[in-house]
Amino acid sequence: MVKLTEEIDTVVGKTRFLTEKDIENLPYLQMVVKESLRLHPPGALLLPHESMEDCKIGGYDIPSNTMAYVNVWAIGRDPSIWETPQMFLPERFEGKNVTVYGRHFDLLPFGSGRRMCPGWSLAMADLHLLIGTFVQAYSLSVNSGNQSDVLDGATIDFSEKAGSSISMRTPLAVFARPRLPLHMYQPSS
Ligand code: HEM
Repeated sequence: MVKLTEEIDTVVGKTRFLTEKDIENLPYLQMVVKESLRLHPPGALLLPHESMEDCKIGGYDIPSNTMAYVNVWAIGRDPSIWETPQMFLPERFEGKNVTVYGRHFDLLPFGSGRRMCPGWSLAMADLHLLIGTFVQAYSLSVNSGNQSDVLDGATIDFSEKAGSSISMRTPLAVFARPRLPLHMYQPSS
């Protein structure tokens, strides 16, 4: 959180809100979004896919008309792919050209191929803007003190609840304090 806040303060400053144009200049924010989608993909399973003909995948014979479920949640936590997979570590993407757009099969939050999520670019713009603006605009803490402590993982339950989409088992409750000039929080007329 500290590193992300520093990046946004340096690149965007504190006198205007982050916009979509800033995203390309915020590499750490981009890594935070990728790491979030690796560890907490909103959907654990892709939509069911069916093989149209006999094929071989990873050494396994797949007959035609087989329904396949791809567990992207498990792929994102596979220790044979990711070092210390349980840790939230955006730096793991540093210098790596790994994208979430269906070309790298280790990271498939939007699926891949013809039936991949058609909303991925809207979703990615939203995720960067929402996370970036929230971090830029507020100091977060789990208690009412002034210290920004929300990254202290020991105090937050990050376990998940399965469903058609994944959510936090214990809803996150934090104190959010403005960290920008107060007039910026007024609705613009
Ligand atoms: C973080 C946000 C999102 C995630 C992680 C996500 C993920 C996915 C995944 C995994 C699939 C199935 C792909 C497959 O089985 O290969 C899918 C399908 C789909 N998504 Fe998204 N999605 C997101 C946001 C959106 C948005 C914003 C829209 C629309 C504006 C959207 C519209 C759709 C539609 C229509 C399909 C069905 C496509 C088809 O079956 O051909 N999604 N999405």
